[in-house]
Amino acid sequence: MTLAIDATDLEKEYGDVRALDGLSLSVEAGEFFGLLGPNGAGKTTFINTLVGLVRKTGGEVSVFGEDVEDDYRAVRDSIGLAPQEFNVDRFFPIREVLMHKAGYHGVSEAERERRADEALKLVGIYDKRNTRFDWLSGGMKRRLLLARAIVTEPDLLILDEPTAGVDVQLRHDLWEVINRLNDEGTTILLTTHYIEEAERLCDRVAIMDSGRKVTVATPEELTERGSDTITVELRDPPANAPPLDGIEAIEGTRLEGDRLAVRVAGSGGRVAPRVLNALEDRGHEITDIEISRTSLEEIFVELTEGQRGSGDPEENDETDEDGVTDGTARLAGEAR
Ligand SMILES: Nc1ncnc2c1ncn2[C@@H]1O[C@H](COP(=O)(O)OP(=O)(O)OP(=O)(O)O)[C@@H](O)[C@H]1O
Repeated sequence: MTLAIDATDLEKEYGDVRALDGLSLSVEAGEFFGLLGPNGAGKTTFINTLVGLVRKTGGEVSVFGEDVEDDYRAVRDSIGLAPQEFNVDRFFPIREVLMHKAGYHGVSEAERERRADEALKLVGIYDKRNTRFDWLSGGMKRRLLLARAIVTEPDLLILDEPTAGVDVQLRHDLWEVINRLNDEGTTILLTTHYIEEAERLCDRVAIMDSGRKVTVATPEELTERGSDTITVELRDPPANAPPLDGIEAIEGTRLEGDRLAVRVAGSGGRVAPRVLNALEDRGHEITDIEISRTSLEEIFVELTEGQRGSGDPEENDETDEDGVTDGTARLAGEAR
């Protein structure tokens, strides 16, 4: 089966900065794939390499079997990109913005209007179709970026932090639209800093750091890699944490007052009965029990610890037909 994205040893250097440092990654057609990583990990550079905004300095990358540089036109027509920045012609009514975009990608004149209306309806701003971009609210602007990305009916939809700074309701609306598109067969590549978003939406996620892939896994597999903590409340707590020998999954115990915290590898639910039995066998009376799972967020931090990107990227003047800039102005230590 043709891969939607196939990158091998991809490299991008900006002077001394290795934004992509031998990145190999594949995304299957139809997949909902998440790209996570701290600021400066190389996510936007990777996306920009796919859409031809950035020229790689090494390695190979293809989209649906077409090389991103040799077959630039075909690749660009198969991708819909919703970038982080609002890079839209501000003075045109948004319906025209969409029709212009469709026209640029070869959609016939008759078809453009239908596509523009359909996209505006799908993202819920059809009633604003004659409004110019800079009169829209921030949330509507986000919706428009999505509409513009889908107006060409792309096979690969790339969303670079589509829900950054939007309210909860809009986030859920956008998730619904994106999910529907994926159900209908569109491959999705999503970058996000909201771990919950990745957990909810993605089939698989890649965690990137310093231009490299740290790991690729399903969100469930990632959370399985963490440790769970079983906290047991004891009626008459001993002076020291009781030994729980023989239960291999246990990584450590800590007694604080009447609460014994037992950290275990993998699923706390599976180990808890043995912990309780062992405690009862030793004569302890248990008054309460609680199991907490390491969150994907904690695992993410662990995997990328100590490598937080900062820095002061130079401006880059590469732009595409949408006027997309290389997307670096937001990098330096920006918290999201
Ligand atoms: N045009 C550029 N000129 C110089 N350096 C750049 C340029 N674009 C990106 N970089 C550098 O490349 C590295 C990767 O940046 P990139 O924007 O790809 O990261 P990111 O993972 O998308 O970050 P964020 O989560 O903040 O969007 C950073 O060190 C950044 O400073």
